[in-house]
Amino acid sequence: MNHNSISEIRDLLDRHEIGLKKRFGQNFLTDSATRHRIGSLIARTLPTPLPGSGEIWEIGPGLGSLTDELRGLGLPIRLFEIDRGVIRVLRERYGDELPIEEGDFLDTFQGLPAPGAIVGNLPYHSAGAMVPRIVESGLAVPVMVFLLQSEMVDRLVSPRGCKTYSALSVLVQSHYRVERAFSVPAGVFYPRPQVGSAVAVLRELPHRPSREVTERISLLTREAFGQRRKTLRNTWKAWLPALEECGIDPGLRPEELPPETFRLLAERLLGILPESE
Ligand SMILES: C[S@@+](CC[C@H](N)C(=O)[O-])C[C@H]1O[C@@H](n2cnc3c(N)ncnc32)[C@H](O)[C@@H]1O
Repeated sequence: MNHNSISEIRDLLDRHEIGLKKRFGQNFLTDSATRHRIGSLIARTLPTPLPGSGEIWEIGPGLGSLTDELRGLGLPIRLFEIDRGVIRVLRERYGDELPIEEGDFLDTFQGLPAPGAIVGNLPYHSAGAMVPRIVESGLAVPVMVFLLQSEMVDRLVSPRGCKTYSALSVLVQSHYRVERAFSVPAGVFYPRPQVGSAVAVLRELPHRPSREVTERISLLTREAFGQRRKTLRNTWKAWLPALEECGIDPGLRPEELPPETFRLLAERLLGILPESE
């Protein structure tokens, strides 16, 4: 299929009686240069051999524009798609060649073995839930490459001290080195989104926190950034002795703490001592 042709996309949607659904963030990529750019970025970023199950997971394949790029890599691919009509199209196009997990990714990925990589042009409404859920699940995924709303990429890469530094920045940066690869203009999508987009690459850090520590980091960041103008002394009244033990100034605000300090505090609260002790 010609993914660049809006009339071909419309015909396909009509033939399968698929109405585009805003709630599923359906903005299809209609520019081959952008698809190749993302495809070659993924190819360059994947570790070889691909660890974990050796699969690449694609979230939200839609009509398969990025999937067709991924197939060129010659690696096993697993698709996660929620829209029943779109799933019919994918089955017609790929038959049994590519397994499809049908339903909401937030449910369907649970319990599967960790893949070698997760990629996708993510639905913008749900991406803010999907990325933290993957991190919190404890799945050790070495590489993730996502096309996202530009504003979400700003939060993912944000250094401390910026107004974009958030609970999401801390959680993700505790596990991944995050890089903004390139921006993607609204004109390469059908329908055209209201916002700018960008591609983010997430590479897993060595010594990622355990699942238990990750849960505690999430909790701490939600508390702290839920009232980001308050000092730590006021937000974490119950943890003042732990703050002191970790050498954290309680007069600071959460956006002044780097991800490592949230991790240190989480570990201290769980009774995990630093390796040097
Ligand atoms: C931005 S479109 C990307 C489509 C295609 N990959 C492309 O680039 O042209 C997002 C896709 O994610 C699917 N989707 C939305 N919410 C989802 C969810 N919770 N779980 C799985 N797929 C979802 C949509 O149906 C849609 O196909």
